Amino acid sequence: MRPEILFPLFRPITALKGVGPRISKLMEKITGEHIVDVMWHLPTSFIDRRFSPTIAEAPDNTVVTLEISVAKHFPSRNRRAPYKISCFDETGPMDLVFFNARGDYLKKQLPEGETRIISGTVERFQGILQMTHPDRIGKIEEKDEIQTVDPVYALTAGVTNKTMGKAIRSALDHTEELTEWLDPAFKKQKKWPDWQEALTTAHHPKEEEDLFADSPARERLAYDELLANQLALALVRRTVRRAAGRPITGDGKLRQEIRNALPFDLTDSQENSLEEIKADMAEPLRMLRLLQGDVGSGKTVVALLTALIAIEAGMQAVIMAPTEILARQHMETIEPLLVGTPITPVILTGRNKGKKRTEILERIASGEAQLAIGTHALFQDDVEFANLGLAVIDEQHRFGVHQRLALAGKGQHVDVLVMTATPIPRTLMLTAYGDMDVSRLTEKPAGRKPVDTRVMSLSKMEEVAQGIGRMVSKGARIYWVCPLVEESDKIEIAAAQERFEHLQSLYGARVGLVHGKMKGTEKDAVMAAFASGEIDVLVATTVIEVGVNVPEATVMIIEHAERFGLAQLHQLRGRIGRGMAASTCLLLYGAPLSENGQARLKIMRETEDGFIIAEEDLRLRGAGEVLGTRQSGLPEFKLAQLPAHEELLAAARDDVKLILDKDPELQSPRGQALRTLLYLFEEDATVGYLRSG
Ligand SMILES: Nc1ncnc2c1ncn2[C@@H]1O[C@H](COP(=O)(O)OP(=O)(O)OP(=O)(O)O)[C@@H](O)[C@H]1O
Repeated sequence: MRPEILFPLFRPITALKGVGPRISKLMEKITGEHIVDVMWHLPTSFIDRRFSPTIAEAPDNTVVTLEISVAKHFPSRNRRAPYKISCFDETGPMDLVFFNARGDYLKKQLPEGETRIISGTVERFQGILQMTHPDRIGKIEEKDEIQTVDPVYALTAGVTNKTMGKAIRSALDHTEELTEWLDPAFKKQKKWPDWQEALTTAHHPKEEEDLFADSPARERLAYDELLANQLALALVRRTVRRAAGRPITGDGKLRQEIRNALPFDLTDSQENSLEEIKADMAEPLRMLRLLQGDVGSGKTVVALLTALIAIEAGMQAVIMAPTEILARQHMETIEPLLVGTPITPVILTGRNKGKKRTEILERIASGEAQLAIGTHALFQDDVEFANLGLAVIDEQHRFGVHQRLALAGKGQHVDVLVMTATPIPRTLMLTAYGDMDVSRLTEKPAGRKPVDTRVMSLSKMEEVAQGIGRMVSKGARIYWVCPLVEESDKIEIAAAQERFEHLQSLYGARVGLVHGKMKGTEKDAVMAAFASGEIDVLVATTVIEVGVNVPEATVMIIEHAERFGLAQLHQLRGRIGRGMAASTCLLLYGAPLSENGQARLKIMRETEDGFIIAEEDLRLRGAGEVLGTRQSGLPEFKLAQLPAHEELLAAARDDVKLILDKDPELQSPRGQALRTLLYLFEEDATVGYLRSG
């Protein structure tokens, strides 16, 4: 249970000043729903109101705080004309200008004959100093309050900076002094403030430097967050590893049979990865290994051979894919390979209902099905295994840490192999997986030719549409990817439908369409038709992004390529260049491309190495956006900024190692403080993995 001292921080934001039910709904969207979330919402810039010149000295286009006497009000003559108030000080006159103003309100705020403090941006208009809509107006005694530095926050429609600032100030009143969780020597060496002070300082930037990622306050807070992240991952990992495993070794016969049936030799990386996996499984500990392989590097075969190790040892194995299409594709690849062996695989997805589902569940529960392939339907409570030994989880980044544990919990001693095609930069890898054992497929199968990637304006679309005719008549198979429309699935699908109809008018029945809102069976039928060559042109939304394998496809056209993330483009392009034939990818961009957009498409043209692309993506966009963090299941940080805080991440990882070596159950005073830290960053579940948690 969360320590009492943190209760105030986890109250809903409606407890804050100025945050009613309406504002809280709006604010929640960017901050989160708890007071602590609002505290994490750090300013992005500030307005310095400390400069207080005379009217004559005030420079154009600057923010100033002035002491003025109000001379006379000139109400607007019509709705479009402004309301003006003439003012002065001992150095000269100035005008205050208001549009759509309420005269009675202004008369109260700025009564004629009185002295007032105003703050805002000034400019000269026909020689007269002028301030349009002062940001602040107050009495002389309020000068100190006005003449300060205002933090500026990221906002959302309906929430002003003033409201946000007030809510945050009120949130900061809820902070308590918490027992320090940082190592005192480390903290001293870094010259970092206490937690509470760091928060206060971070919200009161006075100079440009205070906003930098390397300011002491921001570094400290980022480190806290990264430390919580690394500690939580280490606890998850330890829990999984600790659960007694079983040594799993097979006689290798089935594996040999399948290898003989394969039309190719394994690459060295595939061989090495299998050796590493075999060694892990043979140990009495549980395996928790990540198999990382770039697009098209041949992970599926490794998954199958890994499953066979468990099956040879008389156990069951599951291979879990993130989508229905991929689960079916795995089944279609694997089933024919198993013909002639005693293994009967079953497939279980969300589509199996009623009697059919019951039948499949029975076969899994009895152990008759040695291999189950499926989607997260395999997670469900009523799925019971006779003797599950291994779970291979494909495209893991779509599942969260906790889901991963749920599957591992299906069998007491299940070994877990996680497969990811997303070349996650090392930095992000650490935040998502911590120190997980990793095998890498570093090479592509022999004989693959590089994809010829070209960048072209969307204005050439019609020529492209006509041009593919020649390719189609030569038997090429083509993916046509329609633009990503973030705001609306509907528009996205409508665009795909339109493109489909257009291409169909050119090439008739050889064109197919697949999108996310289609029924599963319809999707399968279209994919199967494309795989078999019944159709040659497949118009698609990004549903084909991950994992789809049609080695005969050699051409890909991507509309509005600039709207996609680099990692996503890489995934998409990875659908071609999977066989021996040469492939071409056309990236069509909508004009005009920003500088950043140009740089990104250039990278796509220059390299096919997913790791380089991912690193560049991280550099150009920042961690939050790489892979579209939200859907990817990678952690989203509120305070830490990657790659700026990369070194802190490494330090946090090392720190966690030392901490858990010395105090594995977090019992010492520092250990107790670290538990608080875990709660603070809502890693409540992982505290449960501690003895007396
Ligand atoms: N050693 C190999 N030699 C030749 N071809 C191979 C080899 N290993 C796998 N392949 C073939 O390469 C293609 C891609 O393999 P697979 O579908 O497993 O890729 P993947 O790693 O899952 O990639 P992605 O993440 O892009 O889906 C398949 O057609 C597969 O049969």
